Amino acid sequence: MSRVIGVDEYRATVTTLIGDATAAVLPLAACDGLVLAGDVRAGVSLPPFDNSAMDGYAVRSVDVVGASRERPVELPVTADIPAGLVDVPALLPGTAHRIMTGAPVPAGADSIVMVENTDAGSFAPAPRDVVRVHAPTAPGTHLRRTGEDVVRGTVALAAGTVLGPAQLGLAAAVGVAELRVRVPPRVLVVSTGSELVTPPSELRHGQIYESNSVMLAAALSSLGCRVEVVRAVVDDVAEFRAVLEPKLAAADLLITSGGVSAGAYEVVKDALTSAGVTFGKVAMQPGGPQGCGRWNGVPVVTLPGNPVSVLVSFEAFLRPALLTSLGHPVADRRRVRARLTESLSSPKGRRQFRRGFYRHAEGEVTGEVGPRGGPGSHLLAAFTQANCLIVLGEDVTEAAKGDEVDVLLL
Ligand SMILES: Nc1nc2c(c(=O)[nH]1)N[C@H]1C(S)=C(S)[C@@H](COP(=O)(O)OP(=O)(O)OC[C@H]3O[C@@H](n4cnc5c(N)ncnc54)[C@H](O)[C@@H]3O)O[C@H]1N2
Ligand code: MOO
Repeated sequence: MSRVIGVDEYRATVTTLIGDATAAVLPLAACDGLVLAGDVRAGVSLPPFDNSAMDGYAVRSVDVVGASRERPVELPVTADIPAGLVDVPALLPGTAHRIMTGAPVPAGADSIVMVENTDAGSFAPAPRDVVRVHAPTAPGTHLRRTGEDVVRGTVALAAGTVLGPAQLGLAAAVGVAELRVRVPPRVLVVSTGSELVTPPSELRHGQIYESNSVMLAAALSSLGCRVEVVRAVVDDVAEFRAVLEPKLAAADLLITSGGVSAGAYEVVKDALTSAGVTFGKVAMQPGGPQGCGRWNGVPVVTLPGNPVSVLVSFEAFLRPALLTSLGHPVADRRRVRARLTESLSSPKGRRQFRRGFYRHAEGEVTGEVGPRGGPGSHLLAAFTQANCLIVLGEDVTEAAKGDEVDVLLL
């Protein structure tokens, strides 16, 4: 990576490096947000049996023809069917069964009269012997038919489906307890820099509190990754290797921050160049100095140390690469066009990602966007007020107030 590499090319390189996540079978509770790796066929229909959609009475519609409040039809109640009853007696002509929502419809009944259309009011603790029906009912009323939702043997969830609450609910409903999914990688996150300290240590002049690993861990966790963090490795190559090499075996991906640019103490660069990691510049701002490759076979992505560079790098290529690896059909943030509320400048030949705030008023065709903070990659507080990244292309050096620009919604 000696030349300056384009953002899209680098994103493709990192995507290839990370590769496809392996598939494994996990319990439903561990599958939220993951992508299904194989079709799920329904072992049962949904509903599995004809059942009542209402609390009321199962009847034959011909037995209640012409029923009204003034001229109720009286039927003997010959059975009580709560939900969960498995041996349901058949309904004989001229009778009714009291039935609850979700309970199996007895053979012989063709509809349900809801309790509100009878004299039973709110149900008495014990079923009455006789019910007065106040309204007629058409065949099929308040019946939920077998297979109306899912037919047994068909694909209930297709491979590639992103599993959220509804999808996991359906899997549970067809009797599945575990799913084959792409498993998020175990990521080792490492911050480097002899200036880094963590609370409760007091800062001495020249020191700063470490923040990159906290951001990366949060960003990675939101994709389902299992994260191990090493918060502050000093700028010493031997120490870097000694701390991290033993941990590699348990990692699918190593992400470092800091120590990759042109200084005299670039620990990551110095430790990993000989291991086969390539360092260079990506045509973006912030996030220019980058590196990637493998260390002992484990994919490594080395980010620059500035906090905003870390988070922008995550958005520009790590997040898309990981989403692709996990099989997500869409790896990109939603992109919209918006009018700039103030003019911006951008370095020639670099894709600039500015932190911005996007608004879109009801009925407007294009929303508007304004920057939050300057281009400096140390301005983390401004990032906390942003809801988007403003993207100024490699060929843009000036964008005027009122110009339309690309915006990535975070
Ligand atoms: N001569 C050059 N100098 C620099 C160049 C360059 O091209 N030529 N690039 C600049 C750019 S752009 C960036 S970005 C940085 C990247 O440098 P490093 O990856 O080596 O990062 P460090 O020097 O270690 O740190 C940069 C900055 O970020 C702070 N930092 C680092 N880690 C953390 C952390 N975990 N939590 C909070 N803050 C952190 C660190 O203290 C530095 O202030 O290089 C420029 N220089
Ligand atoms: O590329 Mo550096 O990340 O601009 O500050």
